[in-house]
Amino acid sequence: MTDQTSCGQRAVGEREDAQVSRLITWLSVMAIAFLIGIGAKAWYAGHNTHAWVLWSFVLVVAANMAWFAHTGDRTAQKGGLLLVVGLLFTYLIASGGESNTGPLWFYVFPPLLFYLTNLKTGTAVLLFCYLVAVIVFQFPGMPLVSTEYSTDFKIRFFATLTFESILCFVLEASRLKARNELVALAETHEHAAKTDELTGLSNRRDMQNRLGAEFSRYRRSGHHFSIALIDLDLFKAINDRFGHDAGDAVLREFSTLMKAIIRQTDVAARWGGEEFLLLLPDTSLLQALTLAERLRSEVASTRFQFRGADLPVTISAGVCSIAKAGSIDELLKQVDVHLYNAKEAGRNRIAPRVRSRDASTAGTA
Ligand SMILES: Nc1nc2c(ncn2[C@@H]2O[C@H](COP(=O)(O)OP(=O)(O)OP(=O)(O)O)[C@@H](O)[C@H]2O)c(=O)[nH]1
Repeated sequence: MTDQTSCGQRAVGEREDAQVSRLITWLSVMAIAFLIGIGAKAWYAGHNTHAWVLWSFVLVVAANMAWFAHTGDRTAQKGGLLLVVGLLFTYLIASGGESNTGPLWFYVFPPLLFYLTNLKTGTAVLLFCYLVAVIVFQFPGMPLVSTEYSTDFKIRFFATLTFESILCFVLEASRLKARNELVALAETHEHAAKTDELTGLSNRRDMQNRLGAEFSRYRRSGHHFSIALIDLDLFKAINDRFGHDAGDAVLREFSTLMKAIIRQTDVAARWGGEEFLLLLPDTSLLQALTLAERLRSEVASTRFQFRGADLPVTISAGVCSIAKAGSIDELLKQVDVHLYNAKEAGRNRIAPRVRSRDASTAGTA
């Protein structure tokens, strides 16, 4: 579950990063259009220096876009835009913009900042900007500061900006909380849709998908794989004699034992009722038979108990390699036939019988 969870979160994170990146591109285009327009207005109003400063910001925004198009570096794209916006707003506060309305653009910053960064970074950057604004407001005679604001304006500016910042913080915090809850919920559902509730193994549907994926890999790269269809012997008798709970306990204990024996890359699924399917990537028929035999002998020698009673548990299994089948359907049909043969031969055995020396130690059918 942990692996699947982190996988899911990575996928969501990747999607969100791509979305934010697209938004930044659109914002950059909008910023360029606004800067050109407002610059032109300033030019016609006779504020030539102001116009040139705004137009030079156009070049910086465009350069940031070009850099992103060249490198694809989303962190640099985001950092670049925030830096440009921060510098632009500092300039607008220090210069007053047109008719001392420059600081009004600052209201764009808090929502943008919280959305593009996180709550901590956003708050830190905002506090820094506040500090810059306080210095500019308090020391109008400083170099590069070419305007002065009335006390009323300063008080209202800070009061409204603080209100907006707190609101943005709260909204972004609840957006993030809802988003995290939604991601967790989606992951729980995804996990449940792939997992057998009783044993915690993959369920039939998940295994079918994995078989399809493994078959594609085999067709692409020639990597062989094998499967083993395992059935608990005379399981009905266990249910009948010891009760359904005992049967459930056996299914769980067998699953745990199987998981301990197979490799991490192998997949175990509950195929249905008391039937299990093992998918063994990069495994030959002989290796698969050896594994199945190991599992059979481990089960036969394990003491399964339920409420003090010993339960007679053994397994039979059919094994097949993709090298002997042309499709997943054929593979499943063949493995089913082998399982049937193992049962017919007296149960507690593996089929097909292998006569090689490697497998002669195995109690095969
Ligand atoms: N306790 C329990 N029993 C289950 C579950 N799923 C299926 N079964 C039982 O498994 C039994 C399977 O019985 P059969 O198909 O006759 O097979 P068997 O008794 O194992 O006999 P062979 O397969 O021929 O060795 C049935 O009684 C089902 O009710 C489950 O989730 N829990």
